[in-house]
Amino acid sequence: MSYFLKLNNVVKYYGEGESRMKVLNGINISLEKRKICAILGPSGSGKSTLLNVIGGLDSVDQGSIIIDEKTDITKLKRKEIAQYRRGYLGFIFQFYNLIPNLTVRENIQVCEYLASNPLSLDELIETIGMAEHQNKFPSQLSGGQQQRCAIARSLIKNPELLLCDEPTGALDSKSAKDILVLIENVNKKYGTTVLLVTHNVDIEHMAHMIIHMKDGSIVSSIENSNRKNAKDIEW
Ligand SMILES: Nc1ncnc2c1ncn2[C@@H]1O[C@H](COP(=O)(O)OP(=O)(O)OP(=O)(O)O)[C@@H](O)[C@H]1O
Repeated sequence: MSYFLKLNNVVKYYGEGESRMKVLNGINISLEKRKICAILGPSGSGKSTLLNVIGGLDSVDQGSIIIDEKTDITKLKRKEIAQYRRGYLGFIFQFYNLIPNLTVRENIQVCEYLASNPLSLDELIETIGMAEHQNKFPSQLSGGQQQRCAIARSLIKNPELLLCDEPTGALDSKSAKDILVLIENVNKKYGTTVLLVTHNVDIEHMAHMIIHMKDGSIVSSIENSNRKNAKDIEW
C-alpha cells in the first residue's frame, strides 16, 4: 500500500521544566492520496498541533512525517520547509485572512502569481461559486463567501495536501454545509488530499478516514465504509 502521508511515532512537547507537557504522544497515521481525513477530539487534545507539525509550522521532538513516500519533513532545513509549504500545501483556517483592499479576484490572484503551476483562475472562481462576486471586496461578502475566497486562495496553486483547521468554525450551518460541499468537490475534481480538524462530529460522515484524538494520543482511527456526500448529510 502506498501512502501520501505517513506519520511514525510523532512526539511533541511544549514548555520547559515543571510545565513541560507532552502534547503529541506517539502519533501514527497512514493516509492515502485523494482521501479526506477528519481529525476529531476534545479541546486541547492536540488536533491543531498535529496539523501544524504536518504543515511544517512547528517542529517535532521525535518521529518522522513522510510525504509522498520520499520526504521526511522533520529532517528538512528551514528553506526546504518553506519550499515544501509553497509546493505542496494549502491551509484553511477558521478566520479568512483576506486582504481587505483587494477584490475577491485580486485576493486569489496574489497567490496565483506565487505559484509555479497554478489552476485556471476563472475556472476556480466558477468552482467556488463566486463568479458574480469576484469584483467585490471582503467587507461586502458574507462569512461563507469570505471563506470560499480564502479556500480559493489556498487552492489556486493546486496543492497536493489541503490542511483545514476548523474551516466552518465561524459559520452558520447553511454556510458550513456549502463550504464542506465545496471542499469535497475540490477533493474530487483536483484529487487534493484533505486533512480536516474539527469539533463538528457531522463532518466525520463525509470523511474517508476518521481519527479521534484524546490527550495527545489517537484513540481510534477508522476507514469510513459508510461515507456520505456532504450534500446528503443533515447538518
Ligand atoms: N504554543 C504553545 N505553547 C504551549 N502550549 C501549547 C501551545 N500550543 C498549544 N499548546 C497546548 O497544547 C495542547 C494541545 O493544543 P491544541 O491547540 O493542539 O489542541 P486542539 O485539540 O487543537 O484544541 P482546540 O480544539 O481547542 O483548538 C493544549 O493543552 C494547549 O494548551
